[in-house]
Amino acid sequence: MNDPKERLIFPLDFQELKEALFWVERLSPYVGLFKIGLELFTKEGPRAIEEVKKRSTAGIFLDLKLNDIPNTIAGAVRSACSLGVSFLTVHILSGRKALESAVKSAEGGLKILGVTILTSLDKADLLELGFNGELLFNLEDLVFKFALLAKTTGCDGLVTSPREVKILKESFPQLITIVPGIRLESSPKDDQQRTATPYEAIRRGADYLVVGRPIREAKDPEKALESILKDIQRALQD
Ligand SMILES: O=c1ccn([C@@H]2O[C@H](COP(=O)(O)O)[C@@H](O)[C@H]2O)c(=O)[nH]1
Repeated sequence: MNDPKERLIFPLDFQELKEALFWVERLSPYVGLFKIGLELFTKEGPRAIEEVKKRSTAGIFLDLKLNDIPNTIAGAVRSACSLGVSFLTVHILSGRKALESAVKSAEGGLKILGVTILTSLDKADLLELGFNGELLFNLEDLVFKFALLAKTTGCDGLVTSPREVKILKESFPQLITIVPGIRLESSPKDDQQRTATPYEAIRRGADYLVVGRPIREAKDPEKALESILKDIQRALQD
């Protein structure tokens, strides 16, 4: 993937399909995949995928972050297989059996990505959730443990923060790494805690970057996009 555009994923984090499709038409020349997540899918369902496909040849990443018992996860993955999407996310926290059943149920080229620790969480959040002891001295170790489970259960890739992607890519080079929490020097962090620039994330081993608000909320979204693509290009060349 030498074309920076192929590495960029734009999340369609909108409630209204009309608004999402406006952005699909606007950004199609610049991105490799569109991500449909909980906001749009909850409102519009599979119709959102069909309509995006009518307007763009970019791939579709269905980011439903499934977190349930193995039987339910298997059913959800089977349902997703017919939608013609490239990637589907499952929380690694669902556990070994759920991940195994997701992988087993994926057909027709659908790739299962394990979500490690959300980029919006920091150590204090994890402590409050009961993750304590030695692991939390280094959050990277906890993410590593999650990633190892994803690997041993046969997941195709990981969703991880730009902070931990280096160690994960070095340890599991065969796993696809999809990295949200991307921020330009000038963009606000919003609700993201573990962030890095596009340049840093690619240098650390990210295969794909998910970038939403730094583009969507920029004064000039195309200009922001071009600067992100340049950053990716520079990282690929350095
Ligand atoms: O750990 C995670 C997993 C998924 N996401 C998703 O990525 C985008 C990020 O959007 P920004 O506007 O660039 O913050 C969003 O759709 C999240 O659901 C994540 O941020 N962190």
